[in-house]
Amino acid sequence: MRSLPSFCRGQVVRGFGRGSKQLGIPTENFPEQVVDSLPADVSTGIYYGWASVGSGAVHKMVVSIGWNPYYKNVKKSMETHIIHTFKEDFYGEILNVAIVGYLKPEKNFDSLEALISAIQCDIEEAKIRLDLPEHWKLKDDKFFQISKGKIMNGH
Ligand SMILES: Cc1cc2nc3c(=O)[nH]c(=O)nc-3n(C[C@H](O)[C@H](O)[C@H](O)COP(=O)(O)O)c2cc1C
Ligand SMILES: Nc1ncnc2c1ncn2[C@@H]1O[C@H](COP(=O)(O)OP(=O)(O)O)[C@@H](O)[C@H]1O
Ligand SMILES: [Mg+2]
Repeated sequence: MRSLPSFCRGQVVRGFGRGSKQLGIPTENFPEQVVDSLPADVSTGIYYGWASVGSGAVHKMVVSIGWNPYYKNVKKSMETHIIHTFKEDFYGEILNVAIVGYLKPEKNFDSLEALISAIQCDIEEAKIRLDLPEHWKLKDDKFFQISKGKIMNGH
């Protein structure tokens, strides 16, 4: 995928409330305009990368882009699960995302348990891949520095 790494920012909006309640895996949903402005060659599927909320710390993440075949969503969504435990929700805040690599296509599943265990495998795989030096270095990309207000002489 030529557009990777791909960087985007947007406000965290409400989804269907299924992530935390049904799956135990909360996902920050982006507004439609952010999803629609993804590069054309960033196809639907499951990706991994780095993310921060506002000017906060940069964490590993997994992101799902598509129609959630298990739930048969009508609207395409982009949902980021940050691999970190937060004390609060952050609806309305700005989420900064660096999509670094592609994992696999979205799938349908026979049960909720099967969907949950697939997502947990994706999370474990993402953690391993992000430790590779070429991915690890993107954690310190200037994209995240800008979100911390540290723009230095335009570099
Ligand atoms: C890493 C990851 C992988 C996912 N894989 C699938 C998938 O293969 N099929 C699917 O239907 N949904 C998949 N999802 C999306 C979940 O179904 C979705 O996050 C959930 O429905 C929560 O939606 P909500 O934010 O609207 O509450 C995945 C989500 C994540 C974070
Ligand atoms: N580790 C995390 N990753 C993503 N979102 C988190 C995390 N911890 C807390 N949240 C909060 O949970 C919300 C998502 O929960 P979710 O059940 O998917 O609801 P929604 O359907 O409204 O997106 C996020 O918008 C965010 O405010
Ligand atoms: Mg969500």
